[in-house]
Amino acid sequence: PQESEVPIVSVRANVMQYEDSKRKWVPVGSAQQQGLSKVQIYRHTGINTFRVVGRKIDNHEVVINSSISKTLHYQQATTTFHQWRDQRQVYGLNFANKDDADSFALAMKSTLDSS
Ligand SMILES: CC(=O)N[C@@H](Cc1ccccc1Cl)C(=O)N1CCC[C@]12C=C[C@@H]1CC[C@@H](C(=O)N3CC[C@@H]4C=C[C@H]5CC[C@H](C(=O)O)N5C(=O)[C@H]43)N1C2=O
Repeated sequence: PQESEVPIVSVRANVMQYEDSKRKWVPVGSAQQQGLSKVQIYRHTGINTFRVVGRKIDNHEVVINSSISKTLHYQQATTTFHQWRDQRQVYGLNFANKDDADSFALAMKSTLDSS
């Protein structure tokens, strides 16, 4: 069967990473203006795996490409700022609005339930 990746959610957020050394969140990507990215969760139809992919709206730069493992801890720190960590780093999503935050969290939850 045709194996492909399909997006299960698409939202807008400012993608951030926590810099342990500086103990602060830094936006990911080169162009600093506005900083909004299109963030999607892709499902690989063949092997049922998931990953978060984010691209800057202005220059399509990939700012996040992280596999979702079933042991991932997803924290909704505020209504519009959610975060999680993997072996290497901590990611933060500063959503453009509450609706985007809610739909992303719902998709992430269904991903974790189905992993
Ligand atoms: C044990 C652990 O890793 N805990 C994590 C959160 C977490 C819990 C459970 C599962 C996964 C995660 Cl990432 C944690 O507390 N972290 C991860 C790195 C940064 C932080 C550790 C300490 C600081 C204290 C304040 C909080 C934080 O960073 N916040 C809270 C929500 C707030 C919202 C937005 C971002 C945007 C910029 C602003 C700021 O840093 O000025 N900011 C914050 O200050 C965010 N912090 C964190 O989120």
